[in-house]
Amino acid sequence: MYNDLSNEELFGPSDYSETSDSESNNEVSPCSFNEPINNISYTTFPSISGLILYENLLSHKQQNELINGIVEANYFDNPESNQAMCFGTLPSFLLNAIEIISRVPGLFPDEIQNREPLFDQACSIINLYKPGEGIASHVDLPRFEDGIVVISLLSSCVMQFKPLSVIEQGDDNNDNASYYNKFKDIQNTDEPIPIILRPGSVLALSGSSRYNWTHGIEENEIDEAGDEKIIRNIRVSVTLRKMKQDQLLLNKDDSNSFSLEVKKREH
Ligand SMILES: O=C(O)CCC(=O)C(=O)O
Ligand SMILES: [Fe+2]
Repeated sequence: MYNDLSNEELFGPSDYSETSDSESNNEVSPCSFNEPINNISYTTFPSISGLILYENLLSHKQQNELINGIVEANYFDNPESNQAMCFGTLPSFLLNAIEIISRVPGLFPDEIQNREPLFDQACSIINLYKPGEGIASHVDLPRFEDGIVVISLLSSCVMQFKPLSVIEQGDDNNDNASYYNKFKDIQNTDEPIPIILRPGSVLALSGSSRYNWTHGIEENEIDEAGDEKIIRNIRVSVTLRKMKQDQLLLNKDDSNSFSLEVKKREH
């Protein structure tokens, strides 16, 4: 799937320039599997409260392990499929990723950060994007708790954040299709805020960024953000979340075994 690409193309350069509309600290020190995580570089966005971008969080080795795990699991053997939802006890490459991300300090406010477990095994999603593919603007389903992360792998893209108006907020319709469809017709005159997601980065959403803003990726082969032009290549993302307790009980079957639903993204 990515044999022709160099390490730099696959995992990104080792240092990045800052984006506008953001506040960034300077220290960059990627974590490794067994070491404590120190001096992590992160960017916050003053207008989008609760959004934190950790660039370079995953080392090349960690990105490689995740990608190899995904490739070897053959989730996307069917060329029509681009979304894999994992249920039950997850494969070790995803558990490793959860373990690493869970150790990042300040990812979420304390009440989220200290919950156990931080992410459910039952609601990991792996998305595959071929060049030009995207995901419609949406707010993640209300059945998931606050505190979501998106890990980006292989290629960069721009994710657009758009604020929701008061009227659109607080709709708790839990049905998948109608929930996502309602964001399609929103006429939003506010300029979207573009955020560059590079390989190895982790985007954390909580509070307002999780509930009051939509996020989506446009169907572009080239993204432009500020002075930067990003030519999209194959991109893979891993979304980690926690299911609300009542939903977990509703969806619980009698085993902990791993199961998988692979399909074409509906939105
Ligand atoms: O692929 C991404 O970067 C975003 C995925 C996403 O928003 C989701 O799975 O809800
Ligand atoms: Fe999402």
